[in-house]
Amino acid sequence: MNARDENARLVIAIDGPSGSGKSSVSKEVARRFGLAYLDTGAMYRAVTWWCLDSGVSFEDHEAVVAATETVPLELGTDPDEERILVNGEDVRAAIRGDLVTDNVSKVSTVVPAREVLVRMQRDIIRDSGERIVAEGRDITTVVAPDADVRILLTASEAARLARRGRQLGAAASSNLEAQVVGRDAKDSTVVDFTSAQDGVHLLDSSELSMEQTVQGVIDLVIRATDTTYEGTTEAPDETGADAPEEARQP
Ligand SMILES: Nc1ncnc2c1ncn2[C@@H]1O[C@H](COP(=O)(O)OP(=O)(O)O)[C@@H](O)[C@H]1O
Ligand SMILES: Nc1ccn([C@H]2C[C@H](O)[C@@H](COP(=O)(O)OP(=O)(O)O)O2)c(=O)n1
Repeated sequence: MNARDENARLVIAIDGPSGSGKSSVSKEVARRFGLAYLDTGAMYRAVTWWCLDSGVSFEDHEAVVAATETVPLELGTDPDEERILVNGEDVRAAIRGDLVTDNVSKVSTVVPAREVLVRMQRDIIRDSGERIVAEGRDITTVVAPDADVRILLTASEAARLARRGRQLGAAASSNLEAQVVGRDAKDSTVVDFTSAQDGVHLLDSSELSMEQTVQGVIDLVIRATDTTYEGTTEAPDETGADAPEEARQP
């Protein structure tokens, strides 16, 4: 994969609901273009883990905001090596566990906490030399509305539930629907990731394979910029490579 110039700015913003494929597709697109990768959902999850671990009550919004401002978070942006530490502890598995998933909307719906994370996310984009794929719920609209390419990645509810079920396998919760559909409903009260705003490309992956979806994003990038593509189209692992390892619950 080649961009027109290795140092040229290329910010790709991808939003979408839970299970639409944002993380896996964004990571693969980042690899192919040689870009950094920012998982903003991991930041909301890490703050939620930190609140649980340090006994912050989610009802106390001031305390949630203070925890967000001071969270000792180290987040990597290498698409080939996920690195998420809170207070020196590797929380990659724990932040995907049920406890965090069931509570994360209690952080993501606190608007001043969002503002803190949005500032951090903009700093990470700037520090990448503006060569990054950033994904979440408000990247196309709030965090990086000036991105070179903005995409809303969707999939039908049935497809998203089936994917999440396959991804989690035996670890899938009995309330998977609440974790996917119910969480999106809560998150939608503060950010709109269900309709594509002006200038945002809609990509529906319901009937697409992972590889076709990755290719769909690459095509949009090529069309929107003068980036060229000379890379291999190695099919990414679709067998749940992102499945969590054993987690320490906070
Ligand atoms: N187009 C697709 N077709 C089939 N499976 C997909 C597709 N996109 C993603 N997946 C799978 O669905 C699961 C959820 O994707 P993920 O990237 O975690 O979604 P999100 O980050 O939007 O919640 C993963 O196991 C991923 O491999
Ligand atoms: N930019 C973002 C990213 C995530 N969030 C919230 C919404 C989600 O419930 C949580 C976790 O996001 P994450 O992308 O990890 O969730 P899914 O993988 O889609 O299940 O964070 C947000 O409000 N804004």
